Amino acid sequence: MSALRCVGVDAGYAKKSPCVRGIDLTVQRGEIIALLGPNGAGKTTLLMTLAGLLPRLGGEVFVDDSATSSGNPRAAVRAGVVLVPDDRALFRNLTTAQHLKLAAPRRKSAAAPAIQQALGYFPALTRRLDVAAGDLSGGEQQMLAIARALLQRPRVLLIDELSMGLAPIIVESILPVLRTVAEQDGTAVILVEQHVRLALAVADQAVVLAHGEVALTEAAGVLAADLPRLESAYLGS
Ligand SMILES: Nc1ncnc2c1ncn2[C@@H]1O[C@H](COP(=O)(O)OP(=O)(O)OP(=O)(O)O)[C@@H](O)[C@H]1O
Repeated sequence: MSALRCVGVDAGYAKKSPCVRGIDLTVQRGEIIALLGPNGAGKTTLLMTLAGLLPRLGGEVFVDDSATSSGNPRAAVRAGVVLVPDDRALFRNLTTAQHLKLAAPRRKSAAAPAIQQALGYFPALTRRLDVAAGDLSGGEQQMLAIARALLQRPRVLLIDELSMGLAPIIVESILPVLRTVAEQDGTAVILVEQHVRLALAVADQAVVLAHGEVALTEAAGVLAADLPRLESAYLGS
């Protein structure tokens, strides 16, 4: 059973002219897909559509083989699809601890262990619990955004531009957490990442979008060893 399957998905901002067209994409439990492609290819649009933040303009999306509704972010979260957006969507004035508490299970007995588990992935946050999100470093903000997403126990974790504004060394420290989460919890991950080399190193598969269509689907390791092929996929050829 796949964690998430897109069949012929069209997405965009105007029904008559979808900027993302006919996307077929499958991610298995415990698998990481690097969603690559040039600026404007439609990566963010596709992730927002999968998260229900944009209405689907065509096609079907299945989570654990169940069809999902279109344009319904609450239903997407209930189905287990959780997005970490590129701006991280943190509340500047809320502390790290408050963010985690808000995302944790309501039941007190479940909340504390869940928060401890999330902090276990990002120990650096344990020293920053009382700091407002707006005062965290960029890397800490990204850790908090991912920790908050993990507290929602995603079946499918969508991460847009993980490295936005971060030094590669920080990105390299965060990416292994995704591998751990995928392996330990069976979480499926779709990762949009501009640092292609880093993305291919952590991913199982790569899907390249160009001009709103899938230009290439390939095992990440194979593509990492054949960057000219990746380049021509970026050009949509
Ligand atoms: N709110 C919007 N309204 C109309 N068109 C939009 C909107 N947001 C993005 N687009 C257009 O949709 C297309 C796909 O953009 P999208 O941001 O999904 O690409 P991307 O692959 O994520 O690019 P980047 O890597 O630059 O973030 C582009 O042509 C873009 O101009």
